[in-house]
Amino acid sequence: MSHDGSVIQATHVGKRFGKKTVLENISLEVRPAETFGLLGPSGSGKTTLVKLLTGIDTATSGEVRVFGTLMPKLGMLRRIGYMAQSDALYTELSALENLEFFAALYGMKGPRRKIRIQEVMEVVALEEELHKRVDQYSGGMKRRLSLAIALLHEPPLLVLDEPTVGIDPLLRQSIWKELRALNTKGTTILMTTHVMDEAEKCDRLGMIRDGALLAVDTPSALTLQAGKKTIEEAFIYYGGGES
Ligand SMILES: Nc1ncnc2c1ncn2[C@@H]1O[C@H](COP(=O)(O)OP(=O)(O)OP(=O)(O)O)[C@@H](O)[C@H]1O
Repeated sequence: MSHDGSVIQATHVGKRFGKKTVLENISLEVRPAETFGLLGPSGSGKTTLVKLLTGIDTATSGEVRVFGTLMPKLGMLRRIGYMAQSDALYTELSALENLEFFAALYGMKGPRRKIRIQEVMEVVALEEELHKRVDQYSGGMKRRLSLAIALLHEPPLLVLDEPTVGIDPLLRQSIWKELRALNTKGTTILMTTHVMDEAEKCDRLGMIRDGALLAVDTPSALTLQAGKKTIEEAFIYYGGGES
């Protein structure tokens, strides 16, 4: 935990690709055991920000701390479960082989490894598909397997980039239940989303537009501040769809 008790602390973070500024002067704090959502139109910089917060990429300016440690820091990956937008899976291997690969990477051994693989595959309702090759999985199944991998080593921080894209509503509901249970046990979750009912479930939301963080608050406070009735209307308002 950092000196001020935050799990993620971004201070005046900026990111440029060549001459193009993608993120500008972002300061935000993610608190212990909350679910923090990043909401913004396509291309607003959510994935880029997530990559800086997990230490996968480096900021051009400003600093990021996770659990008080200055990022990027390779060792921190053990404390972060990251689910990228494009699935990082070995498609010619089975789901089990993928899970075993990542478990080994995280130093998980013996019976715990076996039990944990079973548990995470139950969370994403893929326990019957454990031995299937990933190239025979549907897009939604691959997303679910990626989520299972992010959960595998029980990291205290989960960073999920559009975790429920391509996942049907019923399963999405049960995944949310699991994420809530993880919050209760102390896990902090940062996610990007486009799905409004999902954004509404976050404890707090950060609204991003054109690489700038426009507002951070609870979904209901953001809706109220925008003078709107729903988070969807507030999203359009903050997203610049309306002046
Ligand atoms: N490696 C890169 N080089 C150059 N430009 C990049 C690079 N990565 C991202 N960008 C640009 O940064 C901007 C933000 O992209 P980013 O993927 O972070 O947006 P996003 O909000 O996650 O979008 P989406 O919701 O569609 O995934 C885009 O204009 C994108 O083209």
